[in-house]
Amino acid sequence: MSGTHDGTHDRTPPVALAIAGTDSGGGAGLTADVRAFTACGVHGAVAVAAVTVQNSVGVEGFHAIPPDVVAAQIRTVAGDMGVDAAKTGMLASTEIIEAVAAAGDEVGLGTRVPFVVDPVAASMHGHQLLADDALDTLRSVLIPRATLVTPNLDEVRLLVGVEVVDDASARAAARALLDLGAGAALVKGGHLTGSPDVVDLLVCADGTERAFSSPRRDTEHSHGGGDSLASSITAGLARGMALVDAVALGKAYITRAVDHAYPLGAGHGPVSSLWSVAAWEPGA
Ligand SMILES: Nc1ncnc2c1ncn2[C@@H]1O[C@H](COP(=O)(O)OP(=O)(O)OP(=O)(O)O)[C@@H](O)[C@H]1O
Ligand SMILES: Cc1ncc(COP(=O)(O)O)c(N)n1
Repeated sequence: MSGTHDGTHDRTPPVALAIAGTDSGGGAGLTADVRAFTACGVHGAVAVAAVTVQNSVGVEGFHAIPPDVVAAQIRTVAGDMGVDAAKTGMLASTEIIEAVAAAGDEVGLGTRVPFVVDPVAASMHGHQLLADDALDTLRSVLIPRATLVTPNLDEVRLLVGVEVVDDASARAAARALLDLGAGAALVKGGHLTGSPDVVDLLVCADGTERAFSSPRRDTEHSHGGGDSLASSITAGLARGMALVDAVALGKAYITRAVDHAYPLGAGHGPVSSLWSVAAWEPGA
C-alpha cells in the first residue's frame, strides 16, 4: 500500500492513477474516474491527456496536452506517492500514447503495477476522441502492456475487426485482443441492445474466462459508463484484489451507477456514484 501514516489522519488509502481526458460537463473522463475511485475506496490521482469542450449533448472540440507534460504528470505522481494501479482513457494522439508507454515503463505500469487500458476512440455521441493514425499505436504499443483491456463493441471492431453479435464472437474478439499481447480482455456488451441482459466477457491469457451479467436498464443516461467500469476495476486492483474479483467489483459498481443515473442537460445524463456518498451535515 502506498503513502505514509502520520498518526493524525485516517489510514492512507491505496492510490489509483487515471491517465485520460477531462469532460467539462462532468459526466465522463477524469471526473467519472475520480468519482469511481472515491466510491471504491482509493485515492485518485490524475494525468490529464486532453481537455474536452463537452456537455451532455456532445463534444465540441478538444485540446491535447503536450506529450511531455502527460509523461511528467505520471512520473511526478509515481515518484512521490506511488501508484498501486493505473488506467488510461482518452489519449487523443499517437504521440501521447507513446509518451504514456515510455513513462509507464519507467514506473512499472503493466509490470509491477496493474495497468487497465480503456481504448477510448469516440464519445457516446459519436465524436472522435482519438486520431485515426493512433489506432495502430494503441494496438502495437499500449495493449501489449495492458494487464486488462476494456473495449466496447465499436472499439473491438476498430482494433481487431471482429463484429460481436453473440457469446462466440465476443470470445473470438477477446482472444484476438490477447493475441495483441494484453494480459486479459473484457469485451463489454453494453452496445448489444437486442439482449435483455448486459454481458461483459472476461477472458484472461491464463485461460480463465468469466461472463459478468446484469439486467439491461432502459435508459438514455449512461454517459461515462465505460470510464466508470474501468476505473472501478482499477480501484479493485489498487486494493490488491485478483483480476476476476476486481472485475466483479467493477460490474457491481457500474450496475448501481447505471441504476442511479440521472437526466442532466438536453442530452445523455451521467451514471452516478452519489448513492455511495453518506448524508453529511455541516458541523456534524
Ligand atoms: N443499459 C444498460 N444497463 C445496465 N448496464 C449497462 C447498460 N449499458 C451499459 N451498461 C454497463 O456499463 C458498462 C459500459 O458498457 P458499454 O458497453 O456501454 O461501454 P462504453 O461504450 O465504453 O460505455 P459508455 O459509452 O456508456 O461510456 C458495461 O460494463 C455494462 O455493464
Ligand atoms: C474525456 C472523455 N473521455 C471519455 C469519454 C467517453 O465516454 P462516453 O462514451 O460516455 O461519451 C468522453 N465522452 N470524454
